[in-house]
Amino acid sequence: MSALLLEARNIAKHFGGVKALRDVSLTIREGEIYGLIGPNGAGKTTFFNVLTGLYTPDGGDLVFAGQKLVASAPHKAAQRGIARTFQNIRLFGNMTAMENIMVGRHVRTSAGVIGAVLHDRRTCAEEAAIRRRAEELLHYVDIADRADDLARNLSYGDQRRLEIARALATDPKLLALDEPAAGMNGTETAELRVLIEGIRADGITVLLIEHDVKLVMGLCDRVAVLDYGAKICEDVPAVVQHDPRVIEAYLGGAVA
Ligand SMILES: Nc1ncnc2c1ncn2[C@@H]1O[C@H](COP(=O)(O)OP(=O)(O)OP(=O)(O)O)[C@@H](O)[C@H]1O
Repeated sequence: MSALLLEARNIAKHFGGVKALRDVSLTIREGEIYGLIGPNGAGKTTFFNVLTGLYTPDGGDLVFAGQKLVASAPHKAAQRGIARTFQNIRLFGNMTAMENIMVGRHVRTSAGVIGAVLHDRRTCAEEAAIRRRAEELLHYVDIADRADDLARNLSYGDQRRLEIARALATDPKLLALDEPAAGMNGTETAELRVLIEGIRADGITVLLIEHDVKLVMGLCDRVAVLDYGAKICEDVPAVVQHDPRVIEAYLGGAVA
């Protein structure tokens, strides 16, 4: 069995009286595609926000690659190797596809503001390397022909792919995708599945929040189900989709 990459222990998060996460514990192993599902408001995005340092948990610990994660430090989460996409796409609409990826890459560069202003030799070499890596990533997510187009002019599916490329530019160990198939048609979803499988094949662990249950069940090695902030089930898809608690949570049995 592969090594543990992420261990969440009793993560709690409250918003006033709303218990968005109730002592959620889960483990993700290196190389897994791990799904996080649950009805609307179950706490999935809150878990992502805690994991990526946007929210400070009210209780619990996160251990990533053997070290505790510091709460409320998004840049540190990125430096440690956690990258994410957002449910509502967050690209720089007035920047090109290429520029959006280059911005993502800067988390891994050393030349600071002074280097950028002076434009010294080291900074120029670093910029060239960033551009080359951005080109590679545009090819990787199959939107190289849109490199110079403004992000806002890309199709919805291509914007989602661009967001994934930007996240990959940070060289993550864990890629957390928040509803990547939302708004995609059947063809785009099928292509997305191939892309995610390729990302895993290249050694990156994937955590996936997704409402497209068919995609989750077909793609994920293991799935955790949240309901009202609590984890009610965690297992392989074949078991999860027949678990009575999960069917009950989704009222009507839409999971199967
Ligand atoms: N910043 C916030 N302030 C107050 N309440 C919040 C905040 N973020 C989330 N919540 C509440 O926490 C609960 C969990 O929300 P969350 O967005 O994590 O659920 P979700 O499972 O991602 O839902 P969806 O599938 O609809 O995106 C909800 O009751 C939500 O209203």
